[in-house]
Amino acid sequence: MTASPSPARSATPARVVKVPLGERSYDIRIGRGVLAEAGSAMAALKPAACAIVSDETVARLHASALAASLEGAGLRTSLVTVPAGEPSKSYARFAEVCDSILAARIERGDLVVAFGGGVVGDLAGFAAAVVRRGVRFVQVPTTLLAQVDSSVGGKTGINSPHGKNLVGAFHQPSLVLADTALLDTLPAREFRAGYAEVVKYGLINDAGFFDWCEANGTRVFAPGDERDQAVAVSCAAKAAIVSRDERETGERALLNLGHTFAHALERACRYDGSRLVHGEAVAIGLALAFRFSQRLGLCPGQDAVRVARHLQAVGLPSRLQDVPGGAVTADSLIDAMGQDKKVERGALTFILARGIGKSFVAKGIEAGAVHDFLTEELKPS
Ligand SMILES: O=C(O)C(=O)C[C@@H](O)[C@H](O)[C@H](O)COP(=O)(O)O
Repeated sequence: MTASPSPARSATPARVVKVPLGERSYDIRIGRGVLAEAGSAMAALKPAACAIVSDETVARLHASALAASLEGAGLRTSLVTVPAGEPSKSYARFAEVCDSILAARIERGDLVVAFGGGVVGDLAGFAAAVVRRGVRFVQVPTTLLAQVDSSVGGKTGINSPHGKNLVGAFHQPSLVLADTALLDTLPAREFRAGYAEVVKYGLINDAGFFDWCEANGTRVFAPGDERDQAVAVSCAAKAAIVSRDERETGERALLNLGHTFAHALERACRYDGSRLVHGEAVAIGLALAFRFSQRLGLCPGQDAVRVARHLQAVGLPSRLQDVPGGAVTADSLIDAMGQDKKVERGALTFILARGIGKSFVAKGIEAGAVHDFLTEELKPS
């Protein structure tokens, strides 16, 4: 990440996506320069103080701008940072963050501000969910992945040696501020990884949006209206599903398309971001979900090919062989899938597809069928 341009120089009016959840409803404000609104937007929530939780990279580049905005609005601020990367979603970092929030005397009426990517959002959100049995929090996502997915919907948590996101809580933010100017300085690999989650929304239930991604995908990679539109459409798609099924008793599981494979891959890679970051694992998971659906006779082969082709076109991985460093085996993936949160009475649940935009929740999938599929996929091509 390099030093950021001044978001205010090219500020655009914010697009606002609402997440209607009764008394837990909130707005997602999306646009270039919305970080400058942080002070007034958070002051409107009437806290006295804000505990900013960030990672070392984001804090170095942007924490002073955020703190200045908050302090300019009369809010007391404190800052705790964790190392960038998935290993920070650990019990040890979680304890450190909770204690820093307490040391800053953050009260229930105050705010925890998650300022970073998905790791920071999940970690800070979980700390906010449990410190003093629940403090309000605001998401200020700084990566594409966090802006289109993890900052919205209230899933918070950390990883366990048993698997990804296995310890956590549902805790909705009170506000999401997605400043798309912050994406200008995101490393290309991180941006690409987040794009997998954008594509996911088209694949779940919006074939027209997948067509749009095929036509405009490369433009999303540069600052401009297509990028902001992609963030807004993604947030609206997620908000619609979350508002109908906040706690994933049914339809929300669709948002997990590709994730049973992805989480197993991340565990097999020991959360080593030099090999695989979450969005890359999701890209492989999306392609696998479509090829597995094809194998089961559910999905036309040309749709599975289209999915993989679009992911490859933007430089994302789409096959198990794309994971560097080897050591991924069908056995290790099946073992990890046994801890998936969608498992019911020991049986696997997958999100499968009858075609692009036609995903559905499939329960009771035989582990043997998945093992055979993975073994086939792992054969050198
Ligand atoms: O918000 C959801 O629901 C999702 O499943 C979105 C996922 O993209 C996201 O990665 C989520 O954190 C995964 O949730 P998990 O329950 O599988 O840990």
